Amino acid sequence: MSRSAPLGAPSEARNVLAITSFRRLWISLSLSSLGDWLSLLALMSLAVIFTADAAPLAGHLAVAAVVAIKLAPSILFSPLAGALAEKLDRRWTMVGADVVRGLLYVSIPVVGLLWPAFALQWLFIASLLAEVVALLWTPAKDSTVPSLVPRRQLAEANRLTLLAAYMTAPVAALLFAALASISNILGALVPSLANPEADIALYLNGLTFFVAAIVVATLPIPKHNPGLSAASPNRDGAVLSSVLTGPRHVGATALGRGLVVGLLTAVAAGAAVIGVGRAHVEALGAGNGGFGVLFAAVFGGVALGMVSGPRLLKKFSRRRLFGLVLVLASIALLFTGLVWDMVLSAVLVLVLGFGSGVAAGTGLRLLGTAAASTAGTTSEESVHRERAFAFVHGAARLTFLVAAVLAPVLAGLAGDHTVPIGAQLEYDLWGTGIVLTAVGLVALVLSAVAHRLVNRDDPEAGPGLLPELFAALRGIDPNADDGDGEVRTPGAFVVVEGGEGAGKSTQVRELTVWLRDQGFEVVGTRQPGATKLGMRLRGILLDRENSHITPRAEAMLYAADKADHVEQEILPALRRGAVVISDRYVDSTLAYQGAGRELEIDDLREVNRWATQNLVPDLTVLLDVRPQDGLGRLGGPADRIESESVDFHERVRREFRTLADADPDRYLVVDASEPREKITRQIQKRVRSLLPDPVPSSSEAVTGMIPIIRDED
Ligand SMILES: Nc1ncnc2c1ncn2[C@@H]1O[C@H](COP(=O)(O)OP(=O)(O)OP(=O)(O)O)[C@@H](O)[C@H]1O
Ligand SMILES: Cc1cn([C@H]2C[C@H](O)[C@@H](COP(=O)(O)O)O2)c(=O)[nH]c1=O
Repeated sequence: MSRSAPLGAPSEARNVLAITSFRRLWISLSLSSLGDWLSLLALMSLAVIFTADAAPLAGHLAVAAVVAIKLAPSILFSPLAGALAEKLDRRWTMVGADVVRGLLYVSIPVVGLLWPAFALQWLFIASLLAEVVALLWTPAKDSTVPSLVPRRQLAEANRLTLLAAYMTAPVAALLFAALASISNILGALVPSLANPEADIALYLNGLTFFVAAIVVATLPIPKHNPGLSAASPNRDGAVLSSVLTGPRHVGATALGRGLVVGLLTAVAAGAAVIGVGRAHVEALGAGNGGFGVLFAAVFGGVALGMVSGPRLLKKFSRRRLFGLVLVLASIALLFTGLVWDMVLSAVLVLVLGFGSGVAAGTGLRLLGTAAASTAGTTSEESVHRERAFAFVHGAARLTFLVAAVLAPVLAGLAGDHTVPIGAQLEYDLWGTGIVLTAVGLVALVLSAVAHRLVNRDDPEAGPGLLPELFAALRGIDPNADDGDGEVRTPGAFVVVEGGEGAGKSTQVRELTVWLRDQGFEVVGTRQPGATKLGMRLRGILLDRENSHITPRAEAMLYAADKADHVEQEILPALRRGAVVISDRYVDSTLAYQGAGRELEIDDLREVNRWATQNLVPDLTVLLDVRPQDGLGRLGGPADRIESESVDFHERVRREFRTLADADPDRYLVVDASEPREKITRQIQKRVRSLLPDPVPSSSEAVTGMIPIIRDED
């Protein structure tokens, strides 16, 4: 009998986790990732401990070597390993790799105990061998997931797998800190543990690999490998080539260049902390426990930033937010190098992580838009987006590697200094502190550059940065119209217009379902009659008994419906970031009451501008059909407006077309006599290009951070 999925998981995730074999694989992957992060912390700590008696530079170099060994092989050799793994049986590749890695990690403390003089060398050799084995394990694992879940749930399954890989980092760091805090007890209980918390972390890591091996051995993984690279593009395989070919997909616009500079700055800042963190906390007198806390602060801050970013200062420009949080993160890093206090350092690093996380979440969303703007056609758009994401992901990994390796080397070269301040006071300037402050300064400059680039051509720039920020802090929409301008919101407003029976409701329905399927929040609505008041007004307006309603009164009743609808339903949804699709809007008034009833169009515009708070659609889809054809499609008795003359409906049709011709950028005119499906495709194509950052599932496969964003949408 299948156990139920974990409680509390979002429903899509719950459905995937309800698949027993995937759930088992996922739990074992989460355990392995937890163990892997624990081992990184343990290895960096041991590198410092094993070189404690050598020159300070040796300790820094040892840490740099551990980082290089952990990160470089997958970046450099994955394409080769991917090709080899394709020829092997997936199940036994994974089982074998897990067992070998488990043994290698367990051997590190054992060798340290038996042959202390050989401990550091073995640490390097064993970790390198473990990473080489991981090169085979990763593509085997990537191609196993598609054979355990149905195709339609693959994107969610990949997202969960990536979440397991990254979200276990702060958990592992806290576990390591907890182990360090009881290291005395552990040492007393098991005297053979030379470095209790690091040794236990490595034994635990070994254990997680053995458990994973048992789980994988019992999974129903088909022996045949259905096109490893096609089923699951090897995320590591293309790192170098994506970095080389990617810039043209994002570098064409200032926005794209600024995003790349900013995102890589955030990565480098976090990597510098990881690289010098262990030695830095030693100087702060905090040891392994402090390192665990610092590590948890970086990754926990990033996760927090990515999750809460979309909700942060919702009324503030995303481009400005991107630059602002980068500056905040840089300043936090700059001060991390200057303070002597562990608690303060942890708080500053948390701020750094948070700022980087918000920048990453916001930046990756904007990146989709930047990449799409360099494309000529809709099909090119998705290619550009994919390549842009692959480029940023690859460049981020390289940047992390270089920064995390260089930072300890530079700290060793800079050395520790004591600066006299006056006669009595001295200021300790450690190599690690110098590096953190220097990286913080460089990051500050780069953040300013990124901010300038990203905001250079912002078509939606509101008032000045500070007025906008203060307004957003007070919860006021700085872009809300109080005069002539149009209202701007984070959501998208699409209107479907046309004569009677043109197929508006049909297309609104299709579009709503289609966008929801892609994870957008969509509000499908109509005029008149979406609100309580609107329903009553609709009853009055369409009732054939009410033939006495004068044209002006009719126009005002429709305007009242719009005022209520916009205020109560449309604007709140748009402010939440939803896509609102309305069956009819102001153009219907201009066409029916303006051309149909022959009222002054400019007067109607003015009244409706006021009634709708000047909310203008981002796109109006006009379904153009001959009145006879449209009316002929309708069943049932004609209502008060439908029963107007053909001449009336002809004038309405002409006015709709005149409105569309006057502003072609904001309109899509579709021949509504075409088959439904064809119309639907035309609308989808246009609407897709309008919406922000449609993260393609293939981009999720190359962007370990995106699942967090998607989950919070
Ligand atoms: N492209 C099409 N070709 C033929 N029939 C269609 C097409 N699109 C919709 N229809 C049909 O025409 C009828 C009216 O469609 P629908 O209710 O979507 O139109 P509408 O524009 O919303 O109408 P109304 O003006 O009454 O609001 C329905 O029976 C629908 O199935
Ligand atoms: C919004 C709006 C609508 N009308 C007319 C157009 C239609 O005849 C009805 C609405 O009913 P349907 O279900 O969309 O066919 O009202 C109008 O005259 N002015 C308007 O602003």
